[in-house]
Amino acid sequence: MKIAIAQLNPTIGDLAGNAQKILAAAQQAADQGARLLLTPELSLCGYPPRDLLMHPGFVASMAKTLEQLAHDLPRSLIALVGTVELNPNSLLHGGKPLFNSMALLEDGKIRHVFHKRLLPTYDVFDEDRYFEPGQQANHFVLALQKAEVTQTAFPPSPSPLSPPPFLHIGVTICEDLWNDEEFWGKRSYTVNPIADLAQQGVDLTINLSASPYTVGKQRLREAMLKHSATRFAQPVIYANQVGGNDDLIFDGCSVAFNRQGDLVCRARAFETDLVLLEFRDGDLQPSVVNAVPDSDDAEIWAALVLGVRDYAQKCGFSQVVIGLSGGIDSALVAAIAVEALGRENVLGVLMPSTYSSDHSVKDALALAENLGMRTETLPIGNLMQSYDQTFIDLFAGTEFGLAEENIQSRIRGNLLMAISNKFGHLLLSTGNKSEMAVGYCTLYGDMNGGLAAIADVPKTRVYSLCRWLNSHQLSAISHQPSVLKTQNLKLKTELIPNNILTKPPSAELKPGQVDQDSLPDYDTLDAILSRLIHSHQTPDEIVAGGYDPQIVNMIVKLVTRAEFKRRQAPPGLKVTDRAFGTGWRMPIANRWLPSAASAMEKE
Ligand SMILES: Nc1ncnc2c1ncn2[C@@H]1O[C@H](COP(=O)(O)OP(=O)(O)OC[C@H]2O[C@@H]([n+]3cccc(C(=O)O)c3)[C@H](O)[C@@H]2O)[C@@H](O)[C@H]1O
Ligand SMILES: Nc1ncnc2c1ncn2[C@@H]1O[C@H](COP(=O)(O)OP(=O)(O)OP(=O)(O)O)[C@@H](O)[C@H]1O
Ligand SMILES: NC(=O)CC[C@H](N)C(=O)O
Repeated sequence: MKIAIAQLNPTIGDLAGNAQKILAAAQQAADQGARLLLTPELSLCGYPPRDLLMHPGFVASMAKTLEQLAHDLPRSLIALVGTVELNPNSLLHGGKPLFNSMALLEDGKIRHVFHKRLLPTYDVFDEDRYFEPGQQANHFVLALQKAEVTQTAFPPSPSPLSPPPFLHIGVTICEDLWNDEEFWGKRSYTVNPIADLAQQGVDLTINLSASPYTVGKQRLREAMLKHSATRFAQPVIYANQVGGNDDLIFDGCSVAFNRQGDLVCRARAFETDLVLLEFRDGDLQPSVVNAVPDSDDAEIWAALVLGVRDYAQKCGFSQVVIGLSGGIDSALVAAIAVEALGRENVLGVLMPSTYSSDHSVKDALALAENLGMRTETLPIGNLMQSYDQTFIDLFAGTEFGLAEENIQSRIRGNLLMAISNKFGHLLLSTGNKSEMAVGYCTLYGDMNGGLAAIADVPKTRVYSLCRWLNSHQLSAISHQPSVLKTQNLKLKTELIPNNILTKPPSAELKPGQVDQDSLPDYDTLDAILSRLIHSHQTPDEIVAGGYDPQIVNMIVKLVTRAEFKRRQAPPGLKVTDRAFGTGWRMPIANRWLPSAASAMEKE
């Protein structure tokens, strides 16, 4: 029996468009002889739909679209579609209004609806807000020959299951597979749905998923799924969503493991895909196994390109604008944008001031030439003078300082937004995670923008991504649907000019300024930030790792104080397991400021 995984890229809320994508995949799968089609979790509305789920009209439209989809699907296959179902008990007996569900569509009808049992409510997930957990382990029975389908779904039964030609398929939705105490060494929930299904004696477990990308997550998923398949001697098919939805990027990489825990199928990374598997002789047979990006840099690059492309397209933008300073952050964002949207759709704006070094303009132009993108130059010296003149009386007798420095940044931010307004370009802001962490950025200045493309990329990673890009030349990205490749970009020895990689980072807001006047070197800063933000270490624990207590305390203070800036920042693409964004909920007016005791002793 052939089973197809439709690794789809839904747009949140585009019910008709998403149904169309499911239908197209089903048609293709049916043409190839598939009997069963798997789609991702909540494939009808896209994941995560967030508070759209609170609109009864939205839920009603979804139900209608699902019915129509069931009617339109090819009759030769059964489709499993991610959707929601009303909880009939919630009004009378309390509980959440909806179930996160999987509908089994067959012969023009919605035959059965299964409910997700484990509801992730941590980091970027908030499923407890909307959903009631499903109460039972579910499987359905499928005849191996279409003609013999007599019963496709029924509630679980402990009775001995009928032998082939019937296949007993256990159903799970994403988090349902993320609670194996043997794998994690602990339980996050009381039940383990796959263990329950094993008890029911299913032949195969399927999982509809919407699992967002973070660095290295595919290794974790595969280890976890392999463990489950082996532990329960149960083949597992995992169908993931792909594409960018706001800050989240879904990498696809749907997989299947056979009864022995061998990887028998892997769909493409960061692209939509349709893969077919065969269940024969009591197990899944080997199928297509796509490669995954071969390094963290390669992965992050592909994720960011997809994130920028989908954010722009799904919000209705075809073109973007970026302030090009000749620095490394804007260089990386420009390269990502060119790859994502095509060089003709990326405008770089150079805005030199009296403090800009000659090389900053030269480097920005060299980068733009390498990328083949358009540039405009708008010098801001006159505007700065106008501001100074306007403030001459009000600021008389005060020292030149941050206020004047930041005016440059705000002039640039203003000009970029004017271009965005005039030409309908999306402004990409260029702040990296290290800057966002410590507040080394200007509100309503360089923080202006609609999307913060590298806001979850620490500065040290910005460097390694640029080096990776240069060392792999364009062949590294040529396996992607590459704009750079197809546009016959001039092959240079370096895509990101070497000078951009080697000069000391500088905001160039005052003469001779470099970042390290205000911050420790980026290796130290990023190491401390990683311990603080990702590992939740206390200042004392960080100091015990070999860091200067004064510096640790300074950084903890900067991170705490900068919350007000992050709250006003554009959404940033998430690539790490702890990003500033929907999964980061810190108070702004906050007096809890931990510090390293060793530094206090010194003072
Ligand atoms: N808790 C709070 N809630 C709401 N607002 C709060 C606040 N605390 C301060 N503020 C406000 O925020 C203001 C300070 O923030 P802000 O105006 O952003 O300015 P500020 O953080 O003082 O300065 C920007 C810093 O970013 C650096 N930088 C680095 C790289 C690039 C760029 C660039 O611009 O290109 C800049 C620059 O050198 C400087 O150190 C205060 O004057 C106050 O109005
Ligand atoms: N002279 C400039 N022309 C155009 N945009 C600028 C200029 N100076 C700063 N910007 C904008 O402000 C952003 C913030 O500047 P910042 O100096 O932090 O970053 P960068 O120059 O890209 O990298 P680096 O920190 O390595 O110098 C830049 O990325 C760019 O978008
Ligand atoms: N949608 C989900 O249930 C996702 C949760 C899961 N732990 C993941 O990160 O992939």
